[in-house]
Amino acid sequence: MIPLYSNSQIRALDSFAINQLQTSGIVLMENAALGISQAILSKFPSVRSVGIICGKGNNGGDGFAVARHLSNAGLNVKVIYLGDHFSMSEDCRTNFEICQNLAQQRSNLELIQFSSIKQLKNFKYRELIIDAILGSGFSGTLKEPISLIVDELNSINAIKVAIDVPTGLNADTGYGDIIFKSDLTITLGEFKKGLFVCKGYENCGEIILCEIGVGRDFFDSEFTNTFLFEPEDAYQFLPKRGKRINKYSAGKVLTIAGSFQYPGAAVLTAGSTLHSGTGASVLVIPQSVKKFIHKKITELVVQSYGNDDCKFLTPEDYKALESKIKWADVIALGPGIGREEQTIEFVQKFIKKKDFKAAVIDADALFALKDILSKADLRKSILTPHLGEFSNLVNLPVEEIEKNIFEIGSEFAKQYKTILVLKGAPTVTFTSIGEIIINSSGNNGLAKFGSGDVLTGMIAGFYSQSKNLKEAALLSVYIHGLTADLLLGTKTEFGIVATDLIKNIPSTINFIKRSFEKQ
Ligand SMILES: NC(=O)C1=CN([C@@H]2O[C@H](COP(=O)(O)OP(=O)(O)OC[C@H]3O[C@@H](n4cnc5c(N)ncnc54)[C@H](O)[C@@H]3O)[C@@H](O)[C@H]2O)[C@@H](O)CC1
Ligand SMILES: [K+]
Repeated sequence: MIPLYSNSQIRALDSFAINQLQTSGIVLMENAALGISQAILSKFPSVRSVGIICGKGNNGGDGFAVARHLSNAGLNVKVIYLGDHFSMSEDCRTNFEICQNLAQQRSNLELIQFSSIKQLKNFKYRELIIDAILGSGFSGTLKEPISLIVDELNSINAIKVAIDVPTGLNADTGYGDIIFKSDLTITLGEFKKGLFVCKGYENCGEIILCEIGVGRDFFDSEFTNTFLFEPEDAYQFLPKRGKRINKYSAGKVLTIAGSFQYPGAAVLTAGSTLHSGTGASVLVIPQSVKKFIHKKITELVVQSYGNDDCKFLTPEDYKALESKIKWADVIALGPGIGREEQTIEFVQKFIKKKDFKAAVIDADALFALKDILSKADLRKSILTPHLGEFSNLVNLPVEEIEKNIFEIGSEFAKQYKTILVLKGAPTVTFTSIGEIIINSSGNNGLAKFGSGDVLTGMIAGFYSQSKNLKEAALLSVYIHGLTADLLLGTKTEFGIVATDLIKNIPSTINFIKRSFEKQ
């Protein structure tokens, strides 16, 4: 997993370099600018005209230094700068002055002091625009004129590159209101956690790291609880299947999903358990939908509860399911069970009785959990809400959660000693000991009915084999997303549906194995 850091840790690197290593700030800035320029030149070799907009702080200083290097490389560079000589930070001013002196001698470098939004028309025909307005020093909300400038820059059709952090994004929280929308973010020193979630995920484009010339020693001993999941982690978390396993030792899953109204959810959830390697998968559904299910998947053992009129779960059905609940290694509970009052009572009874060894609690079961949350023992559970379901569970508006996703998610998982898989773009998993793991696969083709049901089945399926809650959750989220990514080539994000995901879980596992297994 790739460690991700906070703004204050990056600032600590700064002062480590300056105070302990006695590297001056201007040297760090120069190293950063060289790395940024080289990255731009190698990624966009055909670009000839560049517009750079520089703020007054050190992010702006980086911008002036990059302007110099790109001009040295023969590109035509126009800089619009926001500060004046007196308001700039010291290192920003130094690079501004060098740039100003150079501009007097060169025709391919021009500096314009910002005075009106209209000046941005100078950037209309630039092939590439670099945002060096604000970086890690940004806090609060963007003030005018910067908010207006960012809006205007976002409307220009050019390649966009952000230095360190797109202006307007809080690199600690991943939130912001008006944010520079970049295709490439070249971040300095280390990866910052806010780049990878919520608005960061939406606005950063590709994210690459640029070293500032002081090596990695500082971060080797720096603690973080936040990580980005990598393909290697998926390979490592794949359950090990011994040569002598049988259908029971290869995992027993009981799926309690579906109802007369939503029978498809049962098929998707239980079907996903099978395709993830579970040995014995049993699905329980109301008697009235049994025929429908049997036609869909032959490998499933399907048990029904209630009589022919039974359309949804009730607390009375618990008795009939009790032995199976105790038998299974894990229960996949919730997709499509509906929100009838009696179904809610069933779920509450299920959670209170604690007869299960482990459970993946999703969808309508999360809705039912809300009223008993404070008393629920969720230590052997994985909760898989999307942002809307989580908002209902914790009684906070979605926007509030997005503003503080790391803190709110982490507090919840720690308080209930549970695994929280907060589904979104991207999905973030929180563990009971405070780890935060951001997923790195998936695309918007997953934003469809049924894809959550598939994930629930996969988590139960992988857990039944590995018996490791955290690994099963992370592996499933990653494979779920990667399956959608691998389907992009043929189906596009418009055409991917939940059954495609189920069918392709095995080829995604194969893809991961082939990528890492020794030939
Ligand atoms: N961390 C490091 O090791 C290095 C950092 N460098 C650069 O230094 C940057 C950080 O520099 P600074 O600390 O000077 O900060 P920034 O340059 O990111 O921003 C500082 C400016 O932002 C303004 N500002 C803050 N909040 C605002 C808001 N809501 N609306 C409008 N203006 C606002 C402040 O008034 C100040 O003028 C990094 O992002 C990076 O680009 C590099 O020079 C190289 C080394
Ligand atoms: K920036």
